[in-house]
Amino acid sequence: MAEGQVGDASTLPPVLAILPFWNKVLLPGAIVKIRVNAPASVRLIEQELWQKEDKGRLIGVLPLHDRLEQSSSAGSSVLSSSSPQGTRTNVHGEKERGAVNPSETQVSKNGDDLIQWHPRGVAARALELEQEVEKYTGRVTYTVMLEGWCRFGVQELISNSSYKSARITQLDRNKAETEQAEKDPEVHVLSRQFKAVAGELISLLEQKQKSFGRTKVILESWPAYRLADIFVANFEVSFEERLFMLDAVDLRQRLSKATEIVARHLQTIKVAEKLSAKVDGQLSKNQKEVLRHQIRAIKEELGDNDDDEDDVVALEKKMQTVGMPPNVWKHAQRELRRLRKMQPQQPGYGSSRTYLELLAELPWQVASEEREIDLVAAKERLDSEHYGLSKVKKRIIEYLAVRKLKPDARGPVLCFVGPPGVGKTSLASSIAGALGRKFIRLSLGGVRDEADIRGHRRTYIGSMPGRLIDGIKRVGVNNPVMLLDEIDKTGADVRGDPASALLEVLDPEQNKTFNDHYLNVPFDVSKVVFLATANRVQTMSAPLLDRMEVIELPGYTPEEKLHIAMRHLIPRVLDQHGITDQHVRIPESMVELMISRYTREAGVRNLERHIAALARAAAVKVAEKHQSERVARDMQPEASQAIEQGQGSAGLGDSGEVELVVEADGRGREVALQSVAMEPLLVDEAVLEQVLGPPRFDGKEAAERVATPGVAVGLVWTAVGGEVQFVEATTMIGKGNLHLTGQLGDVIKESAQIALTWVRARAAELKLPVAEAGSLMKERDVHIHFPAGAVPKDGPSAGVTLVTALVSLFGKRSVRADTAMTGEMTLRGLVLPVGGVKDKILAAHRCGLKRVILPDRNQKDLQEVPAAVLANMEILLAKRMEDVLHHAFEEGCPWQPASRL
Ligand SMILES: Nc1ncnc2c1ncn2[C@@H]1O[C@H](COP(=O)(O)OP(=O)(O)OP(=O)(O)O)[C@@H](O)[C@H]1O
Repeated sequence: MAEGQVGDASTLPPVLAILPFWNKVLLPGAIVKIRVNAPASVRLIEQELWQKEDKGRLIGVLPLHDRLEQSSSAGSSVLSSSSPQGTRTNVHGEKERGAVNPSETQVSKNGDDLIQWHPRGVAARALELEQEVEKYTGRVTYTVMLEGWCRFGVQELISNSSYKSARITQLDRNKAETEQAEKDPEVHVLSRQFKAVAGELISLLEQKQKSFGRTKVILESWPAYRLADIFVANFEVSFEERLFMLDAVDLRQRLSKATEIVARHLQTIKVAEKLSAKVDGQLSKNQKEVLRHQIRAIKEELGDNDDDEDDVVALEKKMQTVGMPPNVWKHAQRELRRLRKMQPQQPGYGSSRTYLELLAELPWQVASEEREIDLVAAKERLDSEHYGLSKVKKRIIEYLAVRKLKPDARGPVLCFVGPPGVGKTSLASSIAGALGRKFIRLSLGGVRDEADIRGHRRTYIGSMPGRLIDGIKRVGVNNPVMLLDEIDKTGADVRGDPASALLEVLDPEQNKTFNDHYLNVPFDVSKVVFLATANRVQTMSAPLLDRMEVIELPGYTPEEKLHIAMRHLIPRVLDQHGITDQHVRIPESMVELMISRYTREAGVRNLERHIAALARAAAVKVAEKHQSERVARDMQPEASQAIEQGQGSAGLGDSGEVELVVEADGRGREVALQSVAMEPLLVDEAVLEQVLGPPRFDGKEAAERVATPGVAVGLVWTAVGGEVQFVEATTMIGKGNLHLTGQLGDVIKESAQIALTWVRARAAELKLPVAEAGSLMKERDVHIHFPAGAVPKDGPSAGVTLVTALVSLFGKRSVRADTAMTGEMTLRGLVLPVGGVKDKILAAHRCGLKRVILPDRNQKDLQEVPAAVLANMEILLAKRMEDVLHHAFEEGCPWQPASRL
């Protein structure tokens, strides 16, 4: 910038194109580099600067506030322009037409919508201009280096179609006028003052950086009123102060403000110097020490050292009241002393504090008040909250009876085992209710790290207490009922075995002094009543299982689900959604439909979700009705009053319940009021389909799928209970290899190999067609697939199904569509008993299958199956594989086994 150019009045045109500066101010003499990518600003740069050859061309830079606040600047008002979206891209107000009068401040009702143009700006010229065009989008961006030139005031803001411009008046005086003004004695003194402070600053900075020497030369040769702008532009000062400088057309105002800002800056640098000198004097080799001294020095300087100390005192007081055992209290005091020696900013302070806070928050002495167990009330409660499950409830009452007689009895931990949604968690919470204790659930699914249970030692960064101690802290008592949920889903790996930590927790001998690694002092968890849930016991470690009493909760029959839904789920879900049966009616037939067509689960979790979806739909309807009623009342109080008093228009039902429907004429004015009686949402098939979508199961699935030879219906047991599983086999040209797909474990893979061997060995006996039998041996590969493969499957019980699918494939005969089977099979064809029979039969029943082939040694398990289910099914027993095949295929099977029972 050459001296004498800026501020020359003759260069300012009467109208300038306006570039908005959001919350920023450009001062005369300052140079800024900006990137312009808002469409209107890009157009402005393009049309005013890029396309015009005129290098010295000026544009106006006008600050823009993004919220309504009266500027603190020197007596100026603000220009406001309403932005419909209140977004920055609209500052050019493309939708606006006409001019904005600066004397008027437009204020929209909504303060957020307001943008405010400052009435004073700076004319600027571009020193450098670069254009960038994005390769793929063609978007243009400009980088402009702007130099502030001269202050102007806005007389009128004009919006043209592309960007804004303003009719302006020059505010900075021309050179001759300014020189005249400088002669004013006050301005003269202020200029000297400013230069003195600025000189001191430059000298100080020069000691650090030689380049400030050049600034010193400028300081001596340039007039103070111009240096004032340039200095302020280079400091970090607030937007308000910059606005003040912009508005300071009067030289006295400008110089005093600039002197104040420069002096402040100088003071800051001096204090910083002083501090570092103070610390330097005591420097130790250790870098941490330096930091500490510096922080202390700053605190002293600021006179601000007490807050943390107060907090520590409060923490100590709290710790004194929570009744820690003496050894823990000693430990806590040691830690507290350590904390006191540290500075809050010191590493380790935070973690030490968090640790002490945990000690202060743990319920060392707080316990739920134990009340006498009322067995009759407990039974009533269990009955009222859970349908069926008589055996389970009986066992729970026995458990409670023992606790009543001997409160500190160390009985086994009850572990509810069953598929999801059969009520394991809710039974546990009922037990807590009966015992009058607080209930907390620890979800152990996926826990593989011992530290998850027992915490990390405090030497780890980010260490925390384990889930057990954390749970106790959250529940706030030391004798809650704690449910160890999904205890079968914990697994050992390199990070240790969570089960071993659980063993310690559950062991009455050890849990008086449970040691969490983070806590590092013993905590007594012996008063906690532990319960557990698991989906299956097979995956649980033997020692853990040994501490538990397993209570099985098999899945429900459709009839049981219907009862549970009608008596428990629907009332509870409606209540949770704030509605009643006055708002929605779900008939039994629709619940049955949801059970058979929309769910295929052992429990009632999805059924509950579907009911919740219906409740939400009804809740929306109710809420909408309320709203329309309210709107109508707001609009025409007399009319609604009349209707409330029963004098409304015709069609009012006896119920007196009214809904007002307002029809608007498009301009927000109501033209008619109509009343209708409010009907509950009656759920029928159409509503079900509307809310839940089309039915997911149609009952014809098995028939369709087994129509092709090579498919058999098996019954398997997975973590979600018994399941119907289709086994598909096919062949293709190959070398006699076996391919298996569908999330299978090793045991099931072995079963498939056994099945193939068995069928190959008996090709003739089974009277398989000769060509098929031949190719089965060597020329073809066999591929067996278990569809619906998201659920991992293992276990030997698919053996008979695999053989049946292969025999069906090579014998070219379809298996009976209504028949499912389960059983392990030996190489010799013996059928061995399997587990989970009840769940498997229930699964077959759910899927509408009528016949189940079982190993004959599983016959005793049928006692477990509800009679209602057995009455609807044909159970066929098999000792050998031949029996299974005989039952599986339609009568007239051409390859009946030679030896038949
Ligand atoms: N026999 C029953 N009577 C009444 N409600 C039941 C019954 N069985 C389950 N429910 C209800 O079904 C829902 C699911 O039950 P809950 O959460 O206890 O299942 P869960 O077996 O613990 O499942 P998960 O293993 O997935 O945690 C709950 O709302 C529960 O009250």
